[in-house]
Amino acid sequence: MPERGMLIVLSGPSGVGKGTVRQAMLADDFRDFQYSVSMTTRQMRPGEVDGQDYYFRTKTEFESEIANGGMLEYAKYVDNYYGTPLKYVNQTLDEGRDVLLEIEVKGAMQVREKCPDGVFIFLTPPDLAELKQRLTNRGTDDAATIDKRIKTASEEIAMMENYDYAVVNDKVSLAVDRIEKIIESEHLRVPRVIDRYKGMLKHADQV
Ligand SMILES: Nc1nc2c(ncn2[C@@H]2O[C@H](COP(=O)(O)OP(=O)(O)O)[C@@H](O)[C@H]2O)c(=O)[nH]1
Ligand SMILES: Nc1ncnc2c1ncn2[C@@H]1O[C@H](COP(=O)(O)OP(=O)(O)O)[C@@H](O)[C@H]1O
Repeated sequence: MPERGMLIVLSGPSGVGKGTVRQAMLADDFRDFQYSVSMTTRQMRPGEVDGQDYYFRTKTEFESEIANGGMLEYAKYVDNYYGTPLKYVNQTLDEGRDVLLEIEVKGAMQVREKCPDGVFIFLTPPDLAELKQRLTNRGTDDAATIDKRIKTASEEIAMMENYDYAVVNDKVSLAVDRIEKIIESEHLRVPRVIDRYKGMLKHADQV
């Protein structure tokens, strides 16, 4: 059996740059980690692809997935459901590969309960004015939605104390560096590697 992969949870307010940072990490090829595609009931944005950006589902479909125990976590965020399908995460961790979840705070707290040995990283904006600017520049939300997202952001930033690490996304390359360093160090934590060394010691007399 391979050593089980590490669950990495990246949260942070809408517009802080989670998707941008994740894509930069994937492009960086620094480790074999898999992104878990979430399920949502929100409308598809232009350019988004079902099964790649999200699994886009109706409210009824999403609720039946919840009822069938198919979600690791889920939350309502600004009038829509978002959640992590359980099966992919379990299978990939069992294969010994790291899994990255990019999810909002309420869902992250559910994961914390279920998977306490995950690594919880909160991505923060330099400040709220910059956050609003990023949401406006992105151009995917109308003014009312942006206001709701900024209001939610203040509540989310207040939840930072429940995370292991806070990473400021001032510049994408710097944020990526910081997160990669965290992941590298977390892989060296003794509880994660101890079984490998115990196995080695079992065969010590054959050296
Ligand atoms: N709990 C939970 N939140 C999610 C999931 N997928 C995405 N989110 C979060 O839902 C919020 C809204 O996502 P979205 O509408 O795509 O906006 P965007 O992240 O600003 O592009 C963001 O904070 C996402 O990180 C999920 O599977 N579970
Ligand atoms: N470090 C950064 N500096 C400036 N703009 C950024 C930075 N990171 C992301 N952005 C921009 O901010 C907007 C929101 O980023 P996005 O990755 O969609 O955020 P999230 O996934 O957290 O909602 C996008 O237009 C993106 O290009």
